[in-house]
Amino acid sequence: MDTLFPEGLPPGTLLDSWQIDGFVGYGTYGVVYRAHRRGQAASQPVALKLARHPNDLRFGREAELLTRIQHPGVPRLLARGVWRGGPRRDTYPYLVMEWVDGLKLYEWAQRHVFTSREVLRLLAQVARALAATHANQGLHRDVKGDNVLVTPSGEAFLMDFGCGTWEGAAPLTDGILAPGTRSYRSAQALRFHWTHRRASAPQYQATPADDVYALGVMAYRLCTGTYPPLATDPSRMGDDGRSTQEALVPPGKLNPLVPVLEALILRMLSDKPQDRGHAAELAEAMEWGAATAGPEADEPVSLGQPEEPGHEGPPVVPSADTRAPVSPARHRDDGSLAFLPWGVGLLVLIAGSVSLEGLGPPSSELRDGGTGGVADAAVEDPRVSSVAHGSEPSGVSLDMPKEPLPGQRRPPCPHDQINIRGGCWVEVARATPPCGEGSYDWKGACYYPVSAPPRPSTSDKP
Ligand SMILES: Nc1ncnc2c1ncn2[C@@H]1O[C@H](COP(=O)(O)OP(=O)(O)OP(=O)(O)O)[C@@H](O)[C@H]1O
Repeated sequence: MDTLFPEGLPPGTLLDSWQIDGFVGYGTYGVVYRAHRRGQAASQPVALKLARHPNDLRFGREAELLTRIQHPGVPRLLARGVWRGGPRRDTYPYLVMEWVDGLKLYEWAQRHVFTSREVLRLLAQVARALAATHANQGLHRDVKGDNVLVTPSGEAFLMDFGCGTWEGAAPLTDGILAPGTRSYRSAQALRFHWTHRRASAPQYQATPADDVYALGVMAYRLCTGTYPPLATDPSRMGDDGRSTQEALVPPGKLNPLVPVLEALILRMLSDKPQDRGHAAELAEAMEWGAATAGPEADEPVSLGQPEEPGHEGPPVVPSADTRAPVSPARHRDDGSLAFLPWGVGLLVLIAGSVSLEGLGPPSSELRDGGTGGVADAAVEDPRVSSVAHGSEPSGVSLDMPKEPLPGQRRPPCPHDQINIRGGCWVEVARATPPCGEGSYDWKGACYYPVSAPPRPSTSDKP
């Protein structure tokens, strides 16, 4: 009998009363399918997010947060359950959520001519969703462009609460920092990480101000096409091996923005957490700005040559013995992608089989890259097998490699997968080239590589 893996459920598969229509995408922890309620094919589609790792406690976290928040800018949780599968018939939790028909924020930005007013409105919606999260004693902890979907009518949804937590919840990981995405880490989090990098003990306690900082990074990148320099601590200069420190270029210098928008972005990026403001007051200020800014707010925000949107890298957990010091992010033209050998830059590293460590250039070169997701990808929680997304931008087709990628499943491929050039692949439902997001173009369709079956677990922790 064929063994199905969470990433390879074919259309028609039933999980309790939910029937899968097709594969949507996957991240570090979850694979998302479009689905519908059994026997109601014409009903509203739903997003079914299935854990990639057995018994993943993050799913309980995400469910709890989604239940608490209940906000129009956050997908509603409709159901949850477990799926039994894989070679050992493991238990994989899943969540069923409201389907959000939208584009990831930077992809939306690439496809639209947008204005400062629209940015203010979009940011206000995300800030409102964050405010609702914080009002329920929750934290998102992975606010970034990849986790915001924008619908055709301009509604922004804050997605993916899998890294989230709430006051009093026990930590699920024991790294110094909780999962998150490096370019979006706040100054105080990086400082803490640096200070305690050799200690076994304390864990950084994130606060709403970390989410607000990440919102500022997202806004900066949306408006300028580039990340702000990684937040650093000037007092540590020289102590941590950094020889230069990039100054934050005000976003309005890179692109014409209305002053209220620029001021709010700079405020969210303040070094001191208390200077950033709360999500609710920022939302109010953004709404006020959108409502009152003059006609210049309707000028297109032209990005010239923005960084290509791409997956920003999975959230990772820096470990206590992280080898590379915190160093400034590079600008988009720093050629960081040039460090990536073809096989690392383009592949989707496969769960449980391969880590970026040990492949290609020194990992610090990869880790601190500021473009589209290389950052942090090499620093990971050893207990959590990873899928590190390639940094290849969306919208660019990747040609099918001539041989299987490292860690890719080899034939015989299960019936829902296809053998192409000696590797097993899953077709991305309804996608046509350019494929983007680490999927590959083959004869007019898009494919994701399938991971080799996991090795026997050495840990029962998620
Ligand atoms: N409710 C939804 N409606 C539509 N698409 C969704 C929904 N939830 C997730 N997706 C899409 O599914 C894909 C994978 O989802 P997601 O990023 O949440 O997985 P993940 O494992 O949590 O990722 P990460 O690596 O950030 O932890 C993304 O393209 C995302 O936009």
